[in-house]
Amino acid sequence: MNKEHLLPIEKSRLGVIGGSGFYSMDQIEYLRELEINTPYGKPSDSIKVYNLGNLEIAFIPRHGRKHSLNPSEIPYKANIWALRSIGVRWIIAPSAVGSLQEQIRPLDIVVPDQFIDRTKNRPATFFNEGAVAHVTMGDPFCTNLSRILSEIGEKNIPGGRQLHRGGTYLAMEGPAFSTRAESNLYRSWGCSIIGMTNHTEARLAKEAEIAYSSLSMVTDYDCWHQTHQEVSVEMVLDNLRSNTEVANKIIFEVAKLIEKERPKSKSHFSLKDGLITQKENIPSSTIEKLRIFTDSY
Ligand SMILES: CSC[C@H]1O[C@H](OP(=O)(O)O)[C@H](O)[C@@H]1O
Ligand SMILES: Nc1ncnc2[nH]cnc12
Repeated sequence: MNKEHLLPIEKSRLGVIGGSGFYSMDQIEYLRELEINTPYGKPSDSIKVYNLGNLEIAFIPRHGRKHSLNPSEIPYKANIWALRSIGVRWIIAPSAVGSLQEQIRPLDIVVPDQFIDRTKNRPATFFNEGAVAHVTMGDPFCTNLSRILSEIGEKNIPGGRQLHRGGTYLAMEGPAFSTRAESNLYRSWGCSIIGMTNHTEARLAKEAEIAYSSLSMVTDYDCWHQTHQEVSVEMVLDNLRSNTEVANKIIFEVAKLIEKERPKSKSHFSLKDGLITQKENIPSSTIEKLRIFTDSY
């Protein structure tokens, strides 16, 4: 096995997991494409590696490049494992979301700081089969990376649109959108936005010691709003099209800052206090799968 997972932060890569409407990053210098097999099967697609100064960016479209995987079918564990295996220690996840609050308008951007999980059919953890870990989830997103994303986002968002720092992302299973009763329930819980993918990624990224943050692009008011049309795929894609350029610009600017500052965060050490099973008690077949996360302990 190559040792890229052991690269120090100073040499690590930035990962981008592209969501709906975000299938490549071909505006920057393309280097190569990697087909990675993982202990959890094949990732959603090959990983494209791009170059930006002294930082490599590893991009994967979570639904596949032809958007053929629904949110429940995405191989989340394979995607996170594959990124970590090539030395990714930060992930930015541009994602489409519906708004659950009047003041969060379509075309706004949210950098959420919390989740409520209503998914039903998702991989919960890498840590089973004889290896137990409990990582902290009080701050499910990386606070450091999210701050950088917010600061740069605020400078780059076009006039008339707003970037919201913080907010609770309601993670639903899908693929059908919510009923009106569900949408109103989530509003009564104080949730800010709704989507189908980020929570599963954030939880696994924490276990993989990757700093994960979401660039949530608001595309609709879901179905609760009295005067706005109910969400539809067409509405989501139309609004995303007019926002992809902004998302790209923000990601490039953040990447330039990561290249310079290589920000470290708590997420990079989440297993230090989380791993409970002693290494000598973990079956060797499990050790093999988890070695890219646990080698440094
Ligand atoms: C195309 S509408 C529903 C779809 O959009 C969001 O995708 P992603 O999070 O990958 O940007 C949402 O989570 C659903 O998967
Ligand atoms: N209203 C909504 N519900 C769930 N996921 C979404 N993605 C974009 N809009 C959404």
